Amino acid sequence: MASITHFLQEFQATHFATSVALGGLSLFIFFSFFIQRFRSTQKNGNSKLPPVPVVPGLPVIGNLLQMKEKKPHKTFLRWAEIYGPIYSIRTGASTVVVLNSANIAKEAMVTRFSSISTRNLSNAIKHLSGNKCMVATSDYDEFHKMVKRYILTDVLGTNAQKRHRCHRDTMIENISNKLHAHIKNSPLQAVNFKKIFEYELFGLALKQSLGHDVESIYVEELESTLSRGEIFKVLVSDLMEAAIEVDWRDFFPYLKWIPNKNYEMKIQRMVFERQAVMNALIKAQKKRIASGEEVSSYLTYLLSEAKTLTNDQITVLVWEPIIEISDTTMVTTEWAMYELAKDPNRQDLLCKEIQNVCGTNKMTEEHLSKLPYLGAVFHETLRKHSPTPIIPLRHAHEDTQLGGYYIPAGSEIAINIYGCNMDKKQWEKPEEWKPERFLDKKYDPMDLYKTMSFGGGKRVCAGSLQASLIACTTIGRLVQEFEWRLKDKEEENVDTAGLTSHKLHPMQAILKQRN
Ligand code: HEM
Repeated sequence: MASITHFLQEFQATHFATSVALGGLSLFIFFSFFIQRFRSTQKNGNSKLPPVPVVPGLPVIGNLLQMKEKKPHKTFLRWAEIYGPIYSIRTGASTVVVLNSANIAKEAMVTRFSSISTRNLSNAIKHLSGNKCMVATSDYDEFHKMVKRYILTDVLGTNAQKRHRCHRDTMIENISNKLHAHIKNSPLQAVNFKKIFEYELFGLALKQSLGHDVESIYVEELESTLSRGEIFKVLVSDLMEAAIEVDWRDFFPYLKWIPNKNYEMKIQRMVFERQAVMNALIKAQKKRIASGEEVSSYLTYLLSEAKTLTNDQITVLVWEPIIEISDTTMVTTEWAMYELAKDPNRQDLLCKEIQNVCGTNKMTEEHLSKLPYLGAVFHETLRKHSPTPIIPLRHAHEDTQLGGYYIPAGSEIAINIYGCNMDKKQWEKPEEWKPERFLDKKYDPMDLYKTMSFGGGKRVCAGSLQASLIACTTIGRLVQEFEWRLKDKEEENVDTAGLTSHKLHPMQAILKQRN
């Protein structure tokens, strides 16, 4: 949905061409549209609850033209100011109910979950996730419960995170060493923090999932040796981009018989390359296992425990934490460092807190529970820069209700996390980054879910513990060791891009070593 402009250009061209070629198609579209409208009015007539407020749009395409801006979460928040925290829009053939307040979002995720527990995936995500084979994209069924148990047991749960502690410690040391080396070699030059952090985070993800980090690998199906940068591109960045590729048929399922060749070939190529690289990495890990080398990894665990899974399912499941770890945690940590580099007073407050607790010792995960201001920095960053601004659409498979309104079966539900986190009724001056708001007594310092950023209910983020351990320890150590200042004009670079809230322009900061 994010690249609506791209979609609209494509839609206009394609729609025009098909209308001419197929003569009565437009009539058919209008006919289906009115039938759909008629049906929903009929159903709603049976309910005592009022229908949700509707954002007016155009026939057939609904509100698509009003979402030209590439950030639907911001458009949704603007509409919430006019139509209230819950309203409906039309994206082509679908009715999407948009939720912008924490209370109604929680009602959808917890109280009414049994009616809204499935997902209608976009064509791109359906292909990329091996048809709902990932934990995050599967419907809430037996398969989901099984694979969620696997990922929590071996990768993301409390015990698994204790086992993976050594990888996180190595990661922090590497980042710190690289930054010290940067200051030594080019003290006046700004550092691209994202580049260093992303590299190390990807290494950690590979170790947890496949036992080893790699510098390069020969990929048989591609007949070439891929560098680490190329592996990252195939496994993470290309696929994050592909996830927001718009197939106009997503909006008009009754037109799915019309081919969209370019789109299909692009997605198929990406899925093929991902499979090829994963095959090479899996083969290398199996070789290490066969040689008796003791390398624990998620792959090793799935091969021995998950006997009912196919090889293709195992590949997607092992790839899942790689892409999830490499992205949202990076986004959160970079925005936190940006905010601290921009705000020397708050950076100072954090540094003093760390000095008081750690003295001359390096800050580690053991100190986290004694550092409330650091926790507040993390939560305020999650709030203001919600890494997943909109939760992938859920689907009401039966009539239900939300916020006192009637929700007919078949509605898509968009939970606008950004809207919840910027809700003026809940947060004073939500546009300001003020960690102090989380020092209020009403918050339990150890509660990871102070904002809506990790979702909630049965589908709450499985990686919230890992994300908080990595982000908090990295932010704390980097403020303990360095003084951060934004490069000139960097303050204005607040634009985001992509499915998650990536900083469009990676932060450029000048560092000074602290004594
Ligand atoms: C700051 C970082 C992160 C944020 C803000 C975040 C956000 C979210 C959100 C909002 C959901 C709920 C989606 C829904 O309700 O449909 C989710 C689910 C999930 N997240 Fe995260 N996430 C983060 C880090 C991670 C990490 C590091 C992993 C590691 C693999 C991870 C793995 C998952 C999984 C497996 C699910 C699916 C859970 C389920 O469907 O039962 N996340 N995440």
